[in-house]
Amino acid sequence: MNASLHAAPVPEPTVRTSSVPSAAPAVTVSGAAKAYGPLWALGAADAGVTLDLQRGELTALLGPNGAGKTTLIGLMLGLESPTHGTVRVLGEDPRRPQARTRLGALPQDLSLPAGLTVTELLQLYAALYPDPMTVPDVLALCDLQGQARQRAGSLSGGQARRLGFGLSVIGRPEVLFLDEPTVAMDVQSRQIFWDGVNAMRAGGCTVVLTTHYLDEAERVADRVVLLQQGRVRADGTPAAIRAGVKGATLTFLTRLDAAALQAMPGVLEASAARQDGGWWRATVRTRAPETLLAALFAQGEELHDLEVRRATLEEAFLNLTAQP
Ligand SMILES: Nc1ncnc2c1ncn2[C@@H]1O[C@H](COP(=O)(O)OP(=O)(O)OP(=O)(O)O)[C@@H](O)[C@H]1O
Repeated sequence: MNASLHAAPVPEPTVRTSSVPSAAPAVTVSGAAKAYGPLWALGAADAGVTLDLQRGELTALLGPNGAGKTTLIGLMLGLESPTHGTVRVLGEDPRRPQARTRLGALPQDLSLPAGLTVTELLQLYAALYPDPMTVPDVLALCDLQGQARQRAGSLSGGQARRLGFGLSVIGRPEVLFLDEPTVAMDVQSRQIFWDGVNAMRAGGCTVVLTTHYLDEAERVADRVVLLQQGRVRADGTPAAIRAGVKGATLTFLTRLDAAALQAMPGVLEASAARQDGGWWRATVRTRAPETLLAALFAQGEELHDLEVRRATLEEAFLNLTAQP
């Protein structure tokens, strides 16, 4: 935990899940689909989503608005029943109450009873679980010691979200679902939150995250599952998904302007800002960086300050979701 972010030094909370190490996947989704009336929120009449999530992994479920991320999390949490297919979490049907005590969830739209204090709420949630964390440990985990006696209704947006995180982990979940957890969090709250998630992971917790912050997903996820229109569009490590996008962005100093660069082989997009002495600082997106560089050198162009950057996860996401 980053102590510099805390008002006073706090003891490192002891986080451990009640998980028994096992090679079996934490979550198994087999041909699962969900329809609301005529609309397929996940999968379709003739196809469902099939997915295994391994224990201890942090999986980011990504996708445009309406892709089915929240629906899939709802199925994994047992809040919804699949229209067809099956979902098993820790080997059990998550709709069974005893399975749910092993899961934790921070929903997108968590509303807290405004009149209860932070400590009262934590005590209330702790009473729901067989082997909960202590209230001081959870307060330390989400850095809310200073707000322990404050009513939930008077917390700032970021503090309320951190309290939501504390409530989601107080039962020592073996699988933790975080639905857009860092919305409304400032930089400091986000850092405290990710320190808390890392502490849970160090204790053996499996994490499923949805987020629209792709830089965040790229930093924290072991695996990315990209959903689009209720189907799995891509599945792999962030590096593998980025590598799936052909091409790169090149920046360099050149004597060629944007129009001349645009006409070069394999160039998708070129822009150039005028510099002193007849030079241009060019940014060129190309399908084939090697071909472009070979062509530039073949016609005797002088290049300086050359940088080649492969696609970010965000660019890979845009590229994949733009394809039919
Ligand atoms: N209870 C419901 N009744 C009817 N339609 C629903 C219901 N829940 C979700 N949907 C629809 O199912 C589709 C998938 O929704 P879902 O909330 O799972 O997407 P999402 O990927 O989580 O989107 P977002 O990024 O906007 O949160 C959407 O078209 C949505 O309108």
